[in-house]
Amino acid sequence: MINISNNANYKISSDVKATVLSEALPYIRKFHGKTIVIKYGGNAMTDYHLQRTVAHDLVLLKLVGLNPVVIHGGGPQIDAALNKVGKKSIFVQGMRITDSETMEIVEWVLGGQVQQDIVMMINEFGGKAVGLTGKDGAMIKAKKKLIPDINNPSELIDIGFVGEVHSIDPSIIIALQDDQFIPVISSIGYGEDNEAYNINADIVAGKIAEILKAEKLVMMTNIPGVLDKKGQLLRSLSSQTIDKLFADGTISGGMIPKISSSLEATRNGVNSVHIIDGRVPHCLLLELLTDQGVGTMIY
Ligand SMILES: Nc1ncnc2c1ncn2[C@@H]1O[C@H](COP(=O)(O)OP(=O)(O)O)[C@@H](O)[C@H]1O
Ligand SMILES: CC(=O)N[C@@H](CCC(=O)OP(=O)(O)O)C(=O)O
Repeated sequence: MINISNNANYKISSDVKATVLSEALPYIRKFHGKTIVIKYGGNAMTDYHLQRTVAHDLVLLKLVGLNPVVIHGGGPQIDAALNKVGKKSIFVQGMRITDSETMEIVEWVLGGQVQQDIVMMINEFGGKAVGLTGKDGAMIKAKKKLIPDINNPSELIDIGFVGEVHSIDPSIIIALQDDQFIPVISSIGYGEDNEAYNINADIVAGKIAEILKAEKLVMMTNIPGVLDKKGQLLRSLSSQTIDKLFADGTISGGMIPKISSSLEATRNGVNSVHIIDGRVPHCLLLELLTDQGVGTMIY
């Protein structure tokens, strides 16, 4: 196994480079024509140079015959926009309380700057990216998500325009994939009366991976993977272990929707789910095209 450090300035010799390149061949063959859903979390997007390596790697994956579909978040970017207008960000079990003014800002951030930056970087590297929200092509139909009250589980809490996925029409994604485009999708859905819903991007990524029967779902975040109580990386997690980690509070906050969606995706036909550290340069290539896994695998 090749040890590539978490440092953008690492130097590698030419024989190591050749080994890495030749290692890629069986993976390219295995994943050729397969859909890979990539959840690009807002916390993994904060460094400009890293964002460029992600865009570069997406273009490379597409060129060697894989079908990447990007679902992006933007939690920290929404926090910053809310902060500018004097609004606080409050989360309940990893979900943002979303009143109508917050919803407007969520749409403005996710469907605007965050998405356009990803699209333009992919295009810059010679790819053809198309930005969409769940409203485009009537893709993501949402319904209101009610959250169980931890202190009183029979009670459900209403946290505003927060949605769960009611149904997904993947036809626009499939049409774009067939035309060599890379879809870049934000986690906004539309409701019964066309009202917009804010959906956690992990949930959308899991559901899209299920409906597309993706080979893999890769969740890029800002942590090496799922950690135990001592901060040690858990390389692989089965559903039984996950139940324990939920019960003893090891999994909390933003990791809750990530793990729940990952688990559901594996139960519904997605071959494997990986939670990886988006701060590692070229983490997508390492995860998909080399023997070196870079995070936690859920099975
Ligand atoms: N057991 C755990 N292992 C790793 N991270 C955890 C765990 N429990 C909670 N977390 C938190 O979940 C965060 C990742 O979720 P989130 O902030 O929503 O990321 P993203 O924006 O990438 O979706 C981590 O930065 C960490 O603070
Ligand atoms: C309901 C809810 O919490 N929605 C998320 C949507 C963005 C998201 O999921 O972004 P990350 O992937 O960067 O966390 C939010 O408002 O922050």
